Amino acid sequence: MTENVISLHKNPEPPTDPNPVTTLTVVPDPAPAKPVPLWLRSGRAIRTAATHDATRTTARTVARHGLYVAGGARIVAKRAWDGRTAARYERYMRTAEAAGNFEAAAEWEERGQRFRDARHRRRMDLLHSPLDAAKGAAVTTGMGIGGLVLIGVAMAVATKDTTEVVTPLMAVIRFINLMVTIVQVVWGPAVSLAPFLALLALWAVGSKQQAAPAWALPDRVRNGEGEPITPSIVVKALRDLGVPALRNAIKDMGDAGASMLSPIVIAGCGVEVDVTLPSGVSTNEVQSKRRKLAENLSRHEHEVFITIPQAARTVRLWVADSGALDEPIGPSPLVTDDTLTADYAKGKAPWGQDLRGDAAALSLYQRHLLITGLSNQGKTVALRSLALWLALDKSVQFLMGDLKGVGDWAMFGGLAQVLIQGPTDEHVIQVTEMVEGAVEEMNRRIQAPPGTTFPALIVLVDEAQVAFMCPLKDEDGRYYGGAKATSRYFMAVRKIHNQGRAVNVLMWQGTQDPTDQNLPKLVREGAHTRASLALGTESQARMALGDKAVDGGAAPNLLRPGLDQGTLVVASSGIDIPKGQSSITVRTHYVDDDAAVAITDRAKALRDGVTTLTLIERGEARNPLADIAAVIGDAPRLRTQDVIKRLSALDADAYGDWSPGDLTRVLDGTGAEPYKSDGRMVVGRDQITRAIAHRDESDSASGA
Ligand SMILES: Nc1ncnc2c1ncn2[C@@H]1O[C@H](COP(=O)(O)OP(=O)(O)OP(=O)(O)O)[C@@H](O)[C@H]1O
Repeated sequence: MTENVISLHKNPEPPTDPNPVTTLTVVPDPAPAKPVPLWLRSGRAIRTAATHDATRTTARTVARHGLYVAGGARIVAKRAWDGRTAARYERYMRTAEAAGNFEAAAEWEERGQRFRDARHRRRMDLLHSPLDAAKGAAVTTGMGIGGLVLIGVAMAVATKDTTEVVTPLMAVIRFINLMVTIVQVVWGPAVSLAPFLALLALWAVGSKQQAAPAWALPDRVRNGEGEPITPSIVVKALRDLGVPALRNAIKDMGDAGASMLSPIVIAGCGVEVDVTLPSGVSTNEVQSKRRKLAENLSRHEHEVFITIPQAARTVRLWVADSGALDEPIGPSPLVTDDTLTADYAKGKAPWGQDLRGDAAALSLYQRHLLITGLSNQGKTVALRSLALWLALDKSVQFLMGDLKGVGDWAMFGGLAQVLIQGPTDEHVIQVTEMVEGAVEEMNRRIQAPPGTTFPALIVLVDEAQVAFMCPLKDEDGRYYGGAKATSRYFMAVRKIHNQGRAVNVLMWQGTQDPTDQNLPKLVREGAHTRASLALGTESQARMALGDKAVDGGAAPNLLRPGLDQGTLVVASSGIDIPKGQSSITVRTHYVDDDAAVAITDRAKALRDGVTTLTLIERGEARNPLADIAAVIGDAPRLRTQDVIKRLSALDADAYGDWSPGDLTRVLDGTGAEPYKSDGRMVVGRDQITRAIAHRDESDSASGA
């Protein structure tokens, strides 16, 4: 029953102790740490002192200067040996032999023989010379004394004083005496100082030649940063490349290894040198070791370019000045010269600079074009600057499809006959129809009477990979994308590649990150001018530029994504490429959006107004949610900025003046409001799809 009794009194407080007692516990001191033995402490102290940076630097400095003396002695001894023996000729002979140059080897042998003959003659002469020297000295002394006496006689006659006869002789004797006294005084200190002076001289020679082991050299020299490229550095870099045949040949050549090199010449922001490889070493053995060669030259990989010129067994090295490739090149003449016009047939588009710093200009006459690269490396800007130049030839017509659609090509509105901008399947359909239209035009031109001339018609598709990857089929079951004989975009491009050149219908494509699927082989090979920005792999480089260019040294895969934006490797007959090379590296001028607008304004001023077809009906009542869904496409989310850009490209009238505030206003309350992802405001595809579904449901509910 007790559990049913409810107490009406509050539980009394538990009795508190009136005088609480604090209990103190004795905590024993921690056991004193075991003393570290003296020898261990001293050892540690010595080790700390010995490994301290300051100690190391001092030790290195002392060792270095000592070793300079030893190195200097070695150099002086070698020079003396070279000067007195035929060793130098032997060495040159071996060098020429190792390089497979037997003609030069024979010449050095002959020179060596001549040197030995001459030396033999000198030695023979030396056997007779003491007698001749003694005779000569006696005659000279006798003549000298005779001369002095004669002067004395003349003086005696003049002064009528016979003692004057010996005056000149005595003057000479006194002078000799003075010299002897001076030598006696100086001799002692000179003998004591001579070894120091000799050491100083050896040190000077050693230090000038940095004749000490690498570990003893100062940090700056060891890292070799900014070191100018000299023949001995190039030879050393080649020797240490890890190609045994090359190393052995250079070892045999000794110092004369530099005979493999042409003169090192300044070429743009770097230097250029041809290396004739010794027999047994192939050019691609050197080419495949680019990184090691660059590091041996104290450069980054991207700062050394190895190409194969015409001469047999020769590689051409271009080595940038340290960091020079990271400097921007100047603005494009398209921007600086607002009187510039273009000539499609005879002119060349000013595109940038080659590595030697010479202007790189590309002829676009009757050449299909393909530019590839990883995303955000400057593909659109590079392709656009060619189009901007060509737009300054008012006869040239453009059909343009930008399958990214963020407004990169918007300035061609009012200049291009067709301008389609957007990333969706609907845009791919329109672009495909545009290219097929160009095929029809091409066929019309082909059937025209012979001799008819046609203006250039540039069919330009940027982000063409989107078209190749489009999964849609038309009503006849033909795919828009893909690379089959029934694939519509692919077949239209192929037709233009095959027959368009002669009638000036030219295909220009920009594509991203090529694969066999998004850039089919036949399409890549149909382009006459192929250019590539930074790419991921060598196999992609082969896709972009072809095997011949890559085998000849083209290596866009070695450009640095992000850092080499705007740098292209170009394989084309339309650009001046040094003889024997298969490609050229071009650093393109950066023409930004504002400059592009100014150039297209000039181009528009040259032409009668052109009505650009966007193939998307204007003026219709827009449906912002559907349009936002369309511009987001397959991406899981898109930055608000990009959404606005794409909307504006889709319909400039409706969305051209939209700000982020307008986007938020439209999406407010739909459940698809912009949110932050990775620090940026984005709009999510799924949220938009849900918002549309929800709106449709509520529309049908309210309709009911
Ligand atoms: N010639 C250049 N020199 C220096 N920087 C450049 C050059 N060209 C482009 N860039 C830089 O690269 C950025 C990307 O350029 P662009 O839009 O042409 O790249 P993209 O390769 O077309 O990119 P995506 O494939 O993603 O569309 C530019 O915003 C600019 O900062």
